[in-house]
Amino acid sequence: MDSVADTPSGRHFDDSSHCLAAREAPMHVDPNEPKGDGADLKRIEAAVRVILDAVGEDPNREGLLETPARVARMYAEMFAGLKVDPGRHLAKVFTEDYDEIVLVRDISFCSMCEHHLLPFTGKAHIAYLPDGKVVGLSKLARVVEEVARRPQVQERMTQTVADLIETRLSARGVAVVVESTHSCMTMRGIRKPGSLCMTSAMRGAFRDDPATRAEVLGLINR
Ligand SMILES: Nc1nc2c(ncn2[C@@H]2O[C@H](COP(=O)(O)OP(=O)(O)OP(=O)(O)O)[C@@H](O)[C@H]2O)c(=O)[nH]1
Ligand SMILES: [Zn+2]
Repeated sequence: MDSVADTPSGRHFDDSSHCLAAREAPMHVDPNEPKGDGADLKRIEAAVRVILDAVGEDPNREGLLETPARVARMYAEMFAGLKVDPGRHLAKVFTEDYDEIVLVRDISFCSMCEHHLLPFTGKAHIAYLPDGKVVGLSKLARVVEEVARRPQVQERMTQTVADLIETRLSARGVAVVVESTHSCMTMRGIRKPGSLCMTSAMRGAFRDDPATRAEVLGLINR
């Protein structure tokens, strides 16, 4: 499973050798220009200009002049999760005498399919069985929000969230269910609007005990 410091995506992002735009357009460094949260905005801009040109557009026409910079900021925002450790939100746990299911349902997210760089959007449902330690409910949503902001497949996103919660909370069980619509399946290619992709990652008691698994799935589907 990916660790934050060593994701395949992270390595890809750090590798400039494949970037045509970087070779063609060496960039000046202006300390006053907005930082891209680890993304190289100027190289993205140059790449977007190349794409516009390659599809037959004129990157210098008025309406497109600011587009490369906008797109660069957009990618920096969409991929901000590459450079952070989403598990840090689970560092502040507190002791609570509660050992039943904790479920936060319907956490909306927007991620990017790594195959087409198109969004997949939907909801994540997270449940865990505490082992004496609970975490602030919003922190589960924060983890989803940050893990989502990477180029990835839905399966990996689902497992990454489950692994973080299992390890950081020492939970007796973790269930993560993700449902989403993939733009690459709705607006292009096979073009099936309304198709829904569902993935789940079950750990501990949710994987091993059918009754516990059925209970959490019942709560999620209610
Ligand atoms: N398993 C999985 N597949 C995904 C996800 N996002 C996109 N895909 C799929 O990735 C596949 C890429 O297939 P390719 O044949 O390499 O690319 P393509 O020719 O653009 O495929 P089509 O979408 O069928 O036109 C497609 O089947 C997508 O539906 C995801 O999160 N998980
Ligand atoms: Zn796709």
